[in-house]
Amino acid sequence: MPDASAPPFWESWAGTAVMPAALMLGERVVDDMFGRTGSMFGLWIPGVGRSVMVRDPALIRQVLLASGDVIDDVEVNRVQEPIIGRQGLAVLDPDGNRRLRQIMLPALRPQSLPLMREMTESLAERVVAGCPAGEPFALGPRLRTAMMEAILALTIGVDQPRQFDEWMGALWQVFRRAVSSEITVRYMLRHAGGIALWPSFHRRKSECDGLIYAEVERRRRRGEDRDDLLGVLMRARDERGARLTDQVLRDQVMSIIAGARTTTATGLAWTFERLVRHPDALRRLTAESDAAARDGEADPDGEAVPDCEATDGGDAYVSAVCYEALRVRPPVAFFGRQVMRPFELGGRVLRPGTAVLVHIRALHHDPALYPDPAEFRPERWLARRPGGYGWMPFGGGRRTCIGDRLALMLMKTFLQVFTRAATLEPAEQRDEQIRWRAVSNVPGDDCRVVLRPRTPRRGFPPPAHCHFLNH
Ligand code: HEM
Repeated sequence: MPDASAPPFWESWAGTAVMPAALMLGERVVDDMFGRTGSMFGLWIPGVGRSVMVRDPALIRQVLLASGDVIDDVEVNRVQEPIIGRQGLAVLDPDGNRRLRQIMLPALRPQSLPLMREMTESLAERVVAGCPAGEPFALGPRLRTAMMEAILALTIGVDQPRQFDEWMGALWQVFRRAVSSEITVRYMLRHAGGIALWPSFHRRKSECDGLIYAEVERRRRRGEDRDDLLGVLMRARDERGARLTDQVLRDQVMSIIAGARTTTATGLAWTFERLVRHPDALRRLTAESDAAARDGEADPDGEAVPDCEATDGGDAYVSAVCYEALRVRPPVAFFGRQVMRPFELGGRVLRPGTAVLVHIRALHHDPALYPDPAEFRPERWLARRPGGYGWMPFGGGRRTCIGDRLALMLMKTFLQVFTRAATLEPAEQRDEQIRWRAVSNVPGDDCRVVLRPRTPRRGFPPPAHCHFLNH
Protein backbone atom coordinates (compact mmCIF):
# COMPACT_ATOMS: atom_id res chain seq x y z
CA MET A 1 0.00 0.00 0.00
CA PRO A 2 1.45 3.45 -0.87
CA ASP A 3 2.47 5.52 2.14
CA ALA A 4 -0.20 8.28 2.39
CA SER A 5 2.20 10.49 4.25
CA ALA A 6 4.97 10.37 1.63
CA PRO A 7 5.43 13.44 -0.55
CA PRO A 8 4.10 13.11 -4.11
CA PHE A 9 6.60 11.64 -6.57
CA TRP A 10 6.97 14.90 -8.54
CA GLU A 11 7.75 16.83 -5.37
CA SER A 12 10.76 14.72 -4.37
CA TRP A 13 12.29 15.19 -7.81
CA ALA A 14 11.45 18.87 -8.11
CA GLY A 15 12.61 19.48 -4.52
CA THR A 16 15.91 17.75 -5.22
CA ALA A 17 16.43 19.93 -8.27
CA VAL A 18 15.77 23.06 -6.19
CA MET A 19 19.21 23.21 -4.58
CA PRO A 20 21.34 23.11 -7.75
CA ALA A 21 18.74 25.28 -9.54
CA ALA A 22 18.88 27.86 -6.76
CA LEU A 23 22.67 27.90 -7.03
CA MET A 24 22.38 28.74 -10.73
CA LEU A 25 19.18 30.78 -10.91
CA GLY A 26 18.88 32.32 -7.47
CA GLU A 27 16.64 32.08 -4.46
CA ARG A 28 13.36 32.63 -6.29
CA VAL A 29 13.45 28.93 -7.24
CA VAL A 30 13.03 28.09 -3.54
CA ASP A 31 10.14 30.57 -3.26
CA ASP A 32 8.44 28.99 -6.29
CA MET A 33 8.78 25.55 -4.73
CA PHE A 34 7.26 26.70 -1.44
CA GLY A 35 4.57 28.47 -3.48
CA ARG A 36 3.57 25.14 -5.04
CA THR A 37 3.82 22.96 -1.96
CA GLY A 38 2.85 25.24 0.96
CA SER A 39 4.95 25.22 4.07
CA MET A 40 7.13 22.17 3.43
CA PHE A 41 8.64 20.16 0.58
CA GLY A 42 10.69 16.97 0.33
CA LEU A 43 14.08 16.74 -1.35
CA TRP A 44 17.33 14.79 -1.43
CA ILE A 45 20.61 16.55 -0.69
CA PRO A 46 24.06 15.13 -1.46
CA GLY A 47 25.85 14.29 1.79
CA VAL A 48 22.67 14.83 3.86
CA GLY A 49 20.22 12.47 2.14
CA ARG A 50 16.42 12.45 2.46
CA SER A 51 15.24 15.82 3.75
CA VAL A 52 12.30 18.19 4.10
CA MET A 53 12.59 21.96 3.86
CA VAL A 54 10.20 23.88 6.14
CA ARG A 55 9.27 27.53 6.58
CA ASP A 56 6.23 27.49 8.83
CA PRO A 57 6.78 28.80 12.42
CA ALA A 58 4.35 26.27 13.94
CA LEU A 59 6.17 23.34 12.32
CA ILE A 60 9.56 24.76 13.31
CA ARG A 61 8.40 25.11 16.89
CA GLN A 62 7.23 21.50 16.88
CA VAL A 63 10.64 20.31 15.67
CA LEU A 64 12.67 22.43 18.08
CA LEU A 65 10.58 21.46 21.10
CA ALA A 66 10.60 17.72 20.35
CA SER A 67 12.55 15.56 22.78
CA GLY A 68 16.10 14.48 21.97
CA ASP A 69 15.19 10.83 21.33
CA VAL A 70 12.75 11.86 18.57
CA ILE A 71 14.63 14.79 17.01
CA ASP A 72 18.41 14.78 17.07
CA ASP A 73 20.37 18.01 16.74
CA VAL A 74 23.83 16.61 16.06
CA GLU A 75 23.73 14.42 12.96
CA VAL A 76 23.17 17.15 10.36
CA ASN A 77 26.16 19.04 11.80
CA ARG A 78 28.52 16.10 11.25
CA VAL A 79 29.62 17.64 7.98
CA GLN A 80 31.54 20.16 10.14
CA GLU A 81 33.42 17.41 11.98
CA PRO A 82 36.51 17.34 9.76
CA ILE A 83 37.12 20.96 10.78
CA ILE A 84 35.77 21.31 14.31
CA GLY A 85 36.73 17.81 15.48
CA ARG A 86 34.70 15.10 17.24
CA GLN A 87 34.34 17.18 20.39
CA GLY A 88 33.44 20.44 18.63
CA LEU A 89 30.41 22.18 20.13
CA ALA A 90 28.07 21.60 17.18
CA VAL A 91 28.64 17.82 17.15
CA LEU A 92 28.84 17.14 20.87
CA ASP A 93 26.20 15.02 22.60
CA PRO A 94 23.55 17.10 24.45
CA ASP A 95 25.19 16.83 27.90
CA GLY A 96 28.67 17.72 26.66
CA ASN A 97 27.22 20.55 24.59
CA ARG A 98 25.32 21.99 27.57
CA ARG A 99 28.38 21.81 29.80
CA LEU A 100 30.69 23.54 27.35
CA ARG A 101 28.09 26.19 26.56
CA GLN A 102 27.89 27.00 30.26
CA ILE A 103 31.66 27.44 30.36
CA MET A 104 31.89 29.54 27.19
CA LEU A 105 28.74 31.66 27.27
CA PRO A 106 29.89 34.17 29.87
CA ALA A 107 32.96 34.90 27.74
CA LEU A 108 30.76 35.54 24.70
CA ARG A 109 28.42 38.04 26.33
CA PRO A 110 29.64 41.51 25.36
CA GLN A 111 28.75 42.92 28.76
CA SER A 112 31.28 40.58 30.35
CA LEU A 113 33.94 41.79 27.96
CA PRO A 114 34.25 45.52 28.58
CA LEU A 115 37.36 45.66 26.44
CA MET A 116 35.69 43.93 23.51
CA ARG A 117 33.48 46.88 22.60
CA GLU A 118 36.37 49.29 22.93
CA MET A 119 38.52 47.06 20.76
CA THR A 120 35.73 46.75 18.19
CA GLU A 121 35.39 50.54 18.02
CA SER A 122 39.04 51.08 17.29
CA LEU A 123 39.02 48.20 14.82
CA ALA A 124 36.03 49.76 13.00
CA GLU A 125 37.78 53.17 12.99
CA ARG A 126 40.84 51.57 11.45
CA VAL A 127 38.75 49.77 8.81
CA VAL A 128 36.82 52.88 7.79
CA ALA A 129 40.06 54.87 7.70
CA GLY A 130 41.57 52.32 5.33
CA CYS A 131 38.68 52.43 2.80
CA PRO A 132 39.20 54.30 -0.48
CA ALA A 133 37.36 57.63 -0.46
CA GLY A 134 34.99 58.70 -3.24
CA GLU A 135 35.37 55.67 -5.49
CA PRO A 136 33.47 52.36 -5.74
CA PHE A 137 34.97 49.38 -3.92
CA ALA A 138 33.83 46.09 -2.38
CA LEU A 139 33.36 46.47 1.36
CA GLY A 140 32.74 42.73 1.93
CA PRO A 141 36.39 41.51 1.93
CA ARG A 142 37.39 44.26 4.39
CA LEU A 143 34.58 43.27 6.73
CA ARG A 144 35.57 39.61 6.55
CA THR A 145 39.17 40.41 7.50
CA ALA A 146 38.03 42.71 10.28
CA MET A 147 35.64 40.14 11.77
CA MET A 148 38.39 37.52 11.71
CA GLU A 149 40.62 39.97 13.54
CA ALA A 150 37.94 40.49 16.19
CA ILE A 151 37.29 36.76 16.59
CA LEU A 152 40.97 35.82 16.80
CA ALA A 153 41.50 38.50 19.44
CA LEU A 154 38.51 37.30 21.43
CA THR A 155 39.28 33.59 21.11
CA ILE A 156 43.03 33.35 21.44
CA GLY A 157 44.18 36.89 22.14
CA VAL A 158 45.86 37.47 18.77
CA ASP A 159 46.71 41.18 18.75
CA GLN A 160 49.91 41.57 16.75
CA PRO A 161 49.86 42.04 12.96
CA ARG A 162 52.49 39.34 12.33
CA GLN A 163 50.66 36.84 14.55
CA PHE A 164 47.39 37.68 12.79
CA ASP A 165 48.92 37.08 9.36
CA GLU A 166 50.25 33.72 10.51
CA TRP A 167 46.85 32.58 11.81
CA MET A 168 44.98 33.93 8.80
CA GLY A 169 47.33 32.14 6.42
CA ALA A 170 46.87 28.80 8.17
CA LEU A 171 43.09 29.14 8.60
CA TRP A 172 42.53 30.28 5.04
CA GLN A 173 44.18 27.13 3.71
CA VAL A 174 41.90 24.91 5.81
CA PHE A 175 38.63 26.74 5.22
CA ARG A 176 39.28 27.16 1.51
CA ARG A 177 39.04 23.37 1.29
CA ALA A 178 36.21 23.08 3.81
CA VAL A 179 33.81 25.22 1.78
CA SER A 180 34.83 23.92 -1.65
CA SER A 181 32.50 21.73 -3.68
CA GLU A 182 35.13 19.01 -3.25
CA ILE A 183 34.13 18.53 0.37
CA THR A 184 30.55 17.60 -0.62
CA VAL A 185 31.81 14.76 -2.79
CA ARG A 186 34.37 13.70 -0.19
CA TYR A 187 31.75 13.81 2.56
CA MET A 188 29.44 11.60 0.50
CA LEU A 189 32.32 9.14 0.14
CA ARG A 190 33.43 9.50 3.77
CA HIS A 191 32.79 5.83 4.61
CA ALA A 192 35.10 4.87 1.75
CA GLY A 193 37.85 7.20 3.05
CA GLY A 194 36.80 10.38 1.19
CA ILE A 195 37.90 12.58 4.10
CA ALA A 196 40.46 10.33 5.79
CA LEU A 197 42.42 10.04 2.53
CA TRP A 198 42.83 13.74 1.84
CA PRO A 199 46.48 14.51 2.56
CA SER A 200 46.53 18.22 1.61
CA PHE A 201 43.59 18.94 3.93
CA HIS A 202 45.11 17.06 6.86
CA ARG A 203 48.48 18.73 6.34
CA ARG A 204 46.91 22.19 6.48
CA LYS A 205 44.72 21.25 9.41
CA SER A 206 47.76 20.04 11.34
CA GLU A 207 49.40 23.42 10.78
CA CYS A 208 46.37 25.15 12.33
CA ASP A 209 46.19 22.66 15.19
CA GLY A 210 49.91 23.21 15.78
CA LEU A 211 49.28 26.93 16.30
CA ILE A 212 46.55 26.24 18.86
CA TYR A 213 48.53 23.61 20.77
CA ALA A 214 51.63 25.83 20.79
CA GLU A 215 49.58 28.68 22.28
CA VAL A 216 48.17 26.36 25.00
CA GLU A 217 51.64 25.08 25.78
CA ARG A 218 53.15 28.59 25.87
CA ARG A 219 50.52 29.79 28.36
CA ARG A 220 51.02 26.76 30.60
CA ARG A 221 54.79 27.15 30.55
CA ARG A 222 54.58 30.82 31.52
CA GLY A 223 51.66 30.33 33.89
CA GLU A 224 49.76 32.91 31.83
CA ASP A 225 46.09 33.37 32.77
CA ARG A 226 44.26 35.42 30.13
CA ASP A 227 40.70 36.62 29.74
CA ASP A 228 40.11 35.47 26.17
CA LEU A 229 38.00 32.42 25.39
CA LEU A 230 40.97 30.05 25.43
CA GLY A 231 41.87 31.38 28.89
CA VAL A 232 38.31 30.74 30.10
CA LEU A 233 38.40 27.20 28.73
CA MET A 234 41.85 26.53 30.23
CA ARG A 235 40.62 27.59 33.68
CA ALA A 236 37.52 25.35 33.57
CA ARG A 237 37.42 22.23 35.76
CA ASP A 238 34.90 19.42 35.85
CA GLU A 239 33.18 18.15 39.02
CA ARG A 240 36.26 15.98 39.76
CA GLY A 241 38.60 18.95 39.36
CA ALA A 242 40.02 17.73 36.04
CA ARG A 243 40.75 20.28 33.34
CA LEU A 244 39.64 20.06 29.72
CA THR A 245 41.93 18.02 27.47
CA ASP A 246 44.00 19.75 24.81
CA GLN A 247 41.81 18.09 22.17
CA VAL A 248 38.67 19.63 23.70
CA LEU A 249 40.37 23.04 23.84
CA ARG A 250 41.41 22.77 20.20
CA ASP A 251 37.94 21.65 19.08
CA GLN A 252 36.22 24.59 20.82
CA VAL A 253 38.65 27.14 19.39
CA MET A 254 37.99 25.75 15.91
CA SER A 255 34.21 25.62 16.58
CA ILE A 256 34.15 29.30 17.47
CA ILE A 257 36.29 30.28 14.50
CA ALA A 258 34.19 28.13 12.13
CA GLY A 259 30.92 29.55 13.50
CA ALA A 260 32.05 33.16 13.43
CA ARG A 261 34.34 33.16 10.41
CA THR A 262 32.08 34.62 7.75
CA THR A 263 28.62 34.85 9.33
CA THR A 264 28.98 38.21 11.08
CA ALA A 265 30.84 39.79 8.16
CA THR A 266 28.10 38.59 5.80
CA GLY A 267 25.40 39.96 8.10
CA LEU A 268 27.19 43.29 8.20
CA ALA A 269 27.77 43.37 4.45
CA TRP A 270 24.04 42.79 3.84
CA THR A 271 23.16 45.49 6.39
CA PHE A 272 25.29 48.02 4.49
CA GLU A 273 23.90 46.74 1.17
CA ARG A 274 20.32 47.37 2.36
CA LEU A 275 21.10 50.68 4.10
CA VAL A 276 22.75 52.36 1.12
CA ARG A 277 19.61 51.60 -0.91
CA HIS A 278 17.37 53.03 1.81
CA PRO A 279 18.66 56.57 2.39
CA ASP A 280 15.96 57.44 4.94
CA ALA A 281 17.01 54.56 7.15
CA LEU A 282 20.67 55.46 6.69
CA ARG A 283 19.97 59.10 7.65
CA ARG A 284 18.08 58.08 10.74
CA LEU A 285 20.82 55.68 11.78
CA THR A 286 23.47 58.38 11.25
CA ALA A 287 21.48 60.78 13.45
CA GLU A 288 21.32 58.18 16.20
CA SER A 289 25.06 57.40 15.92
CA ASP A 290 25.88 61.12 16.16
CA ALA A 291 23.60 61.52 19.18
CA ALA A 292 25.19 58.51 20.89
CA ALA A 293 28.66 59.92 20.22
CA ARG A 294 27.62 63.35 21.58
CA ASP A 295 26.24 61.70 24.72
CA GLY A 296 29.47 59.81 25.18
CA GLU A 297 31.44 62.90 24.10
CA ALA A 298 33.31 60.61 21.72
CA ASP A 299 32.95 62.59 18.52
CA PRO A 300 33.15 66.37 18.92
CA ASP A 301 33.98 66.76 15.20
CA GLY A 302 30.97 64.86 13.87
CA GLU A 303 29.04 66.82 11.28
CA ALA A 304 25.28 66.90 11.87
CA VAL A 305 23.32 65.15 9.17
CA PRO A 306 20.79 67.46 7.54
CA ASP A 307 17.09 66.66 7.46
CA CYS A 308 17.33 63.78 9.81
CA GLU A 309 14.61 62.58 12.05
CA ALA A 310 15.45 62.66 15.73
CA THR A 311 15.70 59.27 17.36
CA ASP A 312 14.88 58.34 20.92
CA GLY A 313 18.58 58.12 21.80
CA GLY A 314 20.53 55.02 22.85
CA ASP A 315 20.85 52.32 20.29
CA ALA A 316 17.20 51.56 19.47
CA TYR A 317 17.52 52.31 15.77
CA VAL A 318 20.83 50.57 15.12
CA SER A 319 19.42 47.48 16.83
CA ALA A 320 16.31 47.69 14.65
CA VAL A 321 18.50 48.01 11.54
CA CYS A 322 20.40 44.83 12.49
CA TYR A 323 17.24 42.85 13.26
CA GLU A 324 15.68 43.89 9.96
CA ALA A 325 18.79 43.20 7.87
CA LEU A 326 19.13 39.76 9.46
CA ARG A 327 15.44 39.20 8.66
CA VAL A 328 15.44 40.17 4.98
CA ARG A 329 18.92 38.82 4.25
CA PRO A 330 19.80 36.12 6.81
CA PRO A 331 23.47 35.18 6.32
CA VAL A 332 22.87 31.47 6.97
CA ALA A 333 20.53 29.86 4.43
CA PHE A 334 19.22 27.06 6.67
CA PHE A 335 19.85 25.03 9.80
CA GLY A 336 18.77 21.47 10.45
CA ARG A 337 17.78 18.64 12.74
CA GLN A 338 17.33 14.90 12.11
CA VAL A 339 14.38 12.61 12.74
CA MET A 340 15.24 9.62 14.99
CA ARG A 341 11.77 8.03 15.35
CA PRO A 342 8.75 8.33 13.03
CA PHE A 343 7.65 11.94 13.49
CA GLU A 344 4.43 13.55 12.33
CA LEU A 345 4.97 16.97 10.84
CA GLY A 346 2.49 18.98 8.80
CA GLY A 347 0.34 15.94 7.98
CA ARG A 348 3.28 13.73 6.97
CA VAL A 349 5.02 11.03 8.93
CA LEU A 350 8.75 11.57 8.50
CA ARG A 351 10.89 8.45 8.58
CA PRO A 352 13.96 8.09 10.85
CA GLY A 353 17.02 9.54 9.17
CA THR A 354 15.09 12.38 7.47
CA ALA A 355 16.76 15.78 7.87
CA VAL A 356 14.41 18.67 8.68
CA LEU A 357 15.88 21.90 7.32
CA VAL A 358 14.54 25.31 8.30
CA HIS A 359 14.77 27.71 5.36
CA ILE A 360 15.45 30.91 7.27
CA ARG A 361 14.81 33.47 4.54
CA ALA A 362 11.52 31.82 3.49
CA LEU A 363 10.39 31.84 7.14
CA HIS A 364 11.32 35.54 7.42
CA HIS A 365 9.25 36.38 4.33
CA ASP A 366 5.95 35.10 5.67
CA PRO A 367 3.42 37.93 5.03
CA ALA A 368 1.38 36.77 8.02
CA LEU A 369 4.35 37.62 10.26
CA TYR A 370 5.68 40.63 8.36
CA PRO A 371 3.42 42.80 6.17
CA ASP A 372 5.23 43.58 2.87
CA PRO A 373 7.89 41.06 3.86
CA ALA A 374 10.38 41.95 1.10
CA GLU A 375 10.55 45.61 2.22
CA PHE A 376 13.50 46.69 4.36
CA ARG A 377 11.82 48.57 7.22
CA PRO A 378 13.84 48.79 10.45
CA GLU A 379 10.88 50.64 12.03
CA ARG A 380 9.14 47.26 12.40
CA TRP A 381 11.49 46.57 15.31
CA LEU A 382 11.05 49.80 17.24
CA ALA A 383 7.89 48.59 18.91
CA ARG A 384 8.76 44.91 19.19
CA ARG A 385 11.76 42.74 19.90
CA PRO A 386 12.76 39.73 17.85
CA GLY A 387 11.98 36.37 19.33
CA GLY A 388 9.73 33.34 19.06
CA TYR A 389 9.78 31.16 15.98
CA GLY A 390 9.33 33.86 13.33
CA TRP A 391 12.84 35.38 13.44
CA MET A 392 15.61 32.82 13.44
CA PRO A 393 18.81 34.09 11.81
CA PHE A 394 20.70 32.44 14.68
CA GLY A 395 18.75 29.17 14.62
CA GLY A 396 16.90 28.18 17.77
CA GLY A 397 16.23 25.74 20.58
CA ARG A 398 19.02 23.96 22.46
CA ARG A 399 21.61 24.55 19.74
CA THR A 400 20.91 28.17 19.04
CA CYS A 401 23.98 30.18 18.00
CA ILE A 402 26.29 30.78 20.94
CA GLY A 403 27.71 33.95 19.35
CA ASP A 404 24.40 35.80 18.72
CA ARG A 405 24.94 38.69 21.16
CA LEU A 406 28.56 39.07 20.26
CA ALA A 407 27.62 39.19 16.56
CA LEU A 408 25.03 41.90 17.24
CA MET A 409 27.53 43.93 19.26
CA LEU A 410 30.09 43.70 16.44
CA MET A 411 27.51 44.68 13.83
CA LYS A 412 26.12 47.60 15.83
CA THR A 413 29.54 49.01 16.66
CA PHE A 414 30.67 48.87 13.03
CA LEU A 415 27.48 50.55 11.84
CA GLN A 416 27.80 53.35 14.41
CA VAL A 417 31.47 54.01 13.68
CA PHE A 418 30.99 53.92 9.90
CA THR A 419 27.99 56.25 9.88
CA ARG A 420 29.74 58.71 12.19
CA ALA A 421 32.84 58.78 10.00
CA ALA A 422 31.48 58.65 6.45
CA THR A 423 28.55 58.98 4.09
CA LEU A 424 27.77 55.86 2.10
CA GLU A 425 26.13 55.32 -1.28
CA PRO A 426 25.59 52.24 -3.43
CA ALA A 427 28.15 51.77 -6.22
CA GLU A 428 25.22 50.64 -8.44
CA GLN A 429 21.54 51.30 -7.84
CA ARG A 430 20.21 47.79 -8.47
CA ASP A 431 19.97 45.45 -5.48
CA GLU A 432 22.78 42.94 -5.09
CA GLN A 433 21.60 39.40 -5.82
CA ILE A 434 21.56 36.72 -3.14
CA ARG A 435 24.30 34.21 -3.96
CA TRP A 436 24.78 30.88 -2.22
CA ARG A 437 28.24 30.06 -0.90
CA ALA A 438 28.26 26.76 1.07
CA VAL A 439 25.27 27.33 3.43
CA SER A 440 25.58 31.14 3.35
CA ASN A 441 23.58 33.78 1.47
CA VAL A 442 26.14 36.33 0.35
CA PRO A 443 25.71 39.65 -1.52
CA GLY A 444 26.42 38.96 -5.21
CA ASP A 445 28.84 41.91 -5.67
CA ASP A 446 30.39 41.67 -2.18
CA CYS A 447 28.72 44.91 -1.04
CA ARG A 448 30.03 47.54 -3.46
CA VAL A 449 29.71 51.05 -2.07
CA VAL A 450 31.12 54.56 -2.39
CA LEU A 451 32.31 56.08 0.88
CA ARG A 452 33.13 59.72 1.61
CA PRO A 453 34.57 61.09 4.86
CA ARG A 454 32.03 63.37 6.53
CA THR A 455 34.50 66.07 7.51
CA PRO A 456 37.65 67.04 5.65
CA ARG A 457 39.43 67.38 8.98
CA ARG A 458 38.67 63.80 9.94
CA GLY A 459 39.81 62.66 6.48
CA PHE A 460 41.05 59.12 6.00
CA PRO A 461 44.58 58.92 7.38
CA PRO A 462 46.61 55.82 6.57
CA PRO A 463 45.56 53.14 9.06
CA ALA A 464 48.01 51.79 11.60
CA HIS A 465 47.99 48.21 10.34
CA CYS A 466 46.74 48.66 6.81
CA HIS A 467 48.28 45.40 5.61
CA PHE A 468 45.55 43.62 7.66
CA LEU A 469 43.04 44.96 5.19
CA ASN A 470 44.68 43.51 2.13
CA HIS A 471 43.63 39.93 2.72
C1 HEM B 1 25.35 37.28 12.24
C2 HEM B 1 26.19 36.35 12.70
C3 HEM B 1 25.84 34.90 12.92
C4 HEM B 1 24.82 34.15 12.40
C5 HEM B 1 23.75 34.60 11.40
C6 HEM B 1 24.93 32.81 12.96
C7 HEM B 1 24.04 31.78 12.70
C8 HEM B 1 24.11 30.53 13.30
C9 HEM B 1 23.15 29.47 13.07
C10 HEM B 1 21.94 29.54 12.15
C11 HEM B 1 23.54 28.41 13.84
C12 HEM B 1 22.83 27.05 13.95
C13 HEM B 1 21.90 27.09 15.15
C14 HEM B 1 20.94 25.94 15.23
O1 HEM B 1 21.21 24.85 14.69
O2 HEM B 1 19.85 26.13 15.82
C15 HEM B 1 24.74 28.79 14.55
C16 HEM B 1 25.43 27.97 15.43
C17 HEM B 1 26.65 28.30 15.98
N1 HEM B 1 27.28 29.52 15.91
FE1 HEM B 1 26.61 31.19 14.94
N2 HEM B 1 26.02 32.78 13.79
C18 HEM B 1 26.60 34.03 13.80
C19 HEM B 1 27.70 34.43 14.55
C20 HEM B 1 28.45 33.60 15.34
C21 HEM B 1 29.59 34.01 16.13
C22 HEM B 1 30.12 35.46 16.24
C23 HEM B 1 30.06 32.89 16.75
C24 HEM B 1 31.23 32.74 17.71
C25 HEM B 1 31.52 33.60 18.64
C26 HEM B 1 29.22 31.77 16.36
C27 HEM B 1 29.39 30.47 16.79
C28 HEM B 1 28.47 29.45 16.58
C29 HEM B 1 28.63 28.10 17.14
C30 HEM B 1 29.82 27.59 17.96
C31 HEM B 1 27.48 27.39 16.77
C32 HEM B 1 27.14 25.93 17.15
C33 HEM B 1 26.32 25.98 18.46
C34 HEM B 1 25.94 24.61 19.02
O3 HEM B 1 25.78 23.66 18.24
O4 HEM B 1 25.77 24.50 20.25
N3 HEM B 1 28.25 32.24 15.51
N4 HEM B 1 25.06 30.09 14.21
